[in-house]
This record gives sequence, C-alpha cells and structure tokens, in this order.
Amino acid sequence: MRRLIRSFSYAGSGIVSAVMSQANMRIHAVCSVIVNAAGLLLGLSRMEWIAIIAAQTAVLAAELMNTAVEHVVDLVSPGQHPLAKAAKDTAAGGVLITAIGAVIIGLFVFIPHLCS
Ligand SMILES: Nc1ncnc2c1ncn2[C@@H]1O[C@H](COP(=O)(O)OP(=O)(O)OP(=O)(O)O)[C@@H](O)[C@H]1O
Repeated sequence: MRRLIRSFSYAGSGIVSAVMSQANMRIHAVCSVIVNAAGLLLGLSRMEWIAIIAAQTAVLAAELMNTAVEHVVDLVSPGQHPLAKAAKDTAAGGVLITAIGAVIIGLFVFIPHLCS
C-alpha cells in the first residue's frame, strides 16, 4: 500500500513538473478548465461529458508523454541529431493529432448547445 502511494506521488510530481516547465501543458490545462466550466454552464449530457473528458484526457496524457520524450532526448542527445529531431517531432505530432481530435469533439458537443 505504501508503495502504491509512493507511485502516485511520483506520478503527481511528474504532472506538476510538466505543468511548471511546459507552456503547452499550461495552455492545455487552462483550455480544460474553460471547457469544463462551459460544460457545467450548458448542462452537458452524460454521453457528452464522456466524450469531452476522454478528449481532454487524451490531450493531457499525450502532452505528458511528449514532455517525457523531450526530457529523454535532451538527456541522451544534448547535441543535434536527426533521430533526436525525429523523436521530438513525432511525439509533438501525437499531441497535435489528439488536440485536433479534441477540437472536433468539442465542436460536435458544444455547437448544438450554442445554437439551440
Ligand atoms: N537534439 C536535437 N537534435 C535535432 N533536432 C532537435 C533537437 N532538439 C530539438 N530539435 C528540433 O528543433 C525544433 C525545436 O525544438 P525545441 O525542443 O526547441 O522546441 P519544441 O519541440 O517546440 O519543444 P518545447 O515544447 O520544449 O518548446 C524541433 O523541430 C525539434 O525536433
């Protein structure tokens, strides 16, 4: 049990460190707060909340993985290397894909509420 709590605390400190060090992570976090506040104001249905929460979770998790990739690449390749660039750009591409998906889901969920 103590081991489990320690693992959660390491994970929590990883999240805090990413929020403190990565501007993109802060942008995603602020967007999440705004989207959730809008969802509460507009009274989303259960299925709409599931879609919105899944989209936000995917973006935040992708940004955390991207941050982890950046740290490892900077550690193993402090100089310039084509593979370092490929690794960082591929991880950033993963974030972009989830962010585009999240925007599309957000449009599907919020536009009908805003137009009714
Ligand atoms: N060690 C490296 N070797 C080659 N290219 C690199 C290396 N580190 C970064 N790059 C490339 O340089 C560009 C800018 O990278 P940089 O890490 O400065 O910004 P970023 O990818 O936007 O990350 P951050 O979120 O920290 O701003 C990217 O295309 C990245 O792939």
